[in-house]
Amino acid sequence: MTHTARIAVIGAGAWGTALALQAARAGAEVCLWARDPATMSAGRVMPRLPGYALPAAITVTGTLPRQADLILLACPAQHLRATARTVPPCAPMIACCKGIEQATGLMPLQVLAELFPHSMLGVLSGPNFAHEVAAGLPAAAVLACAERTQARRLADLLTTPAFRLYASDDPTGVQIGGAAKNVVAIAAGAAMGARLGENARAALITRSIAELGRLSHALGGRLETLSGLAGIGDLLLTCTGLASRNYRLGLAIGNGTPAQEAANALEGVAEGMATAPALHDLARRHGVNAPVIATVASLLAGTTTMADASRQLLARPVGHEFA
Ligand SMILES: NC(=O)c1ccc[n+]([C@@H]2O[C@H](COP(=O)([O-])OP(=O)(O)OC[C@H]3O[C@@H](n4cnc5c(N)ncnc54)[C@H](O)[C@@H]3O)[C@@H](O)[C@H]2O)c1
Ligand SMILES: O=P(O)(O)OC[C@H](O)CO
Repeated sequence: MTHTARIAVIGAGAWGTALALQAARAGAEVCLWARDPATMSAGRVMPRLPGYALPAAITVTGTLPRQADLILLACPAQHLRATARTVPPCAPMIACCKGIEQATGLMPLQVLAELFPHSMLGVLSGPNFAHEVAAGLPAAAVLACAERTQARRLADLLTTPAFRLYASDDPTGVQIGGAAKNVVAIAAGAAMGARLGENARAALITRSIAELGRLSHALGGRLETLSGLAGIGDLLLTCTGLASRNYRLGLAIGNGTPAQEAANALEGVAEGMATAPALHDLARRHGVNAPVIATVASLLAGTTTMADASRQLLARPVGHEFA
């Protein structure tokens, strides 16, 4: 592409703001769409990502873009449908959220495909805390489209030496990894909050990879994707990093705080809260054995206590590791 790329970012939360900064760093002209007038009038620093002044290449606006080379949808998964519905599909659309729509059990690209059956669609995911990407610290992620060449072309628009965007043609695996890591992070946090120990956390994370593999496979994704950035990469980050909201939500639940109270106390969205029941339902409908996801869904619904959850997981029969 010889002209300066125009990238529209929909959603000026922490991730949308970090992506806008990254797009500007990659040389694009950026339009950052904010839903909330208070965010728009905040000036050059977005309230959800304080400490990072926006450069001149980024325009903050409340008007949806009518022309762009790429549209990044960076709102939470539960609001993707309502938000995307208002966006003119003037360019390839990339879902940057990590979750499953609770009302339908659909992955973000399935939601977008219902709205925009003729648009080029993709998903971006990986181990990326917004504040680190905003600071320009080294990071990697994956951009997946149905066709690898399209994914590569779109990834190039956002790639810089410090932000390495790999291409993939397995959007299903990438979306399951991105959604499920939030649920596993709640489990890992809960284990640490309940003082079950670091061995327990490592076991939970590793066994959950088998679980995500089964679920992804049942939905048409590839196993190898879960050994990549959107799978193990994001599990490593989110299940161990205190910067993760999902992990902190789990910590509070493990400490005995009721789930809703813990979620209300968080700054920002913890996608695992709505995605755990959605994934649990998806696993049930596809006949996939997913005990960690089921346990987190019960903890969040308040139908099991931390002590019972731990007892039930430990009471499961021990079989072959990769059966
Ligand atoms: N923050 C991160 O480090 C990070 C990194 C990678 C991916 N993500 C993903 O990006 C997505 C957005 O997360 P975030 O951290 O930017 O959010 P955030 O917690 O910073 O802010 C919440 C966002 O939700 C929007 N919102 C609230 N109610 C809404 C509604 N009714 N309709 C539409 N939008 C509404 C707000 O405008 C705001 O943009 C999530 O799926 C998250 O998993 C976040
Ligand atoms: O704060 P969390 O738990 O939403 O995690 C943020 C990112 O998804 C990490 O990759």
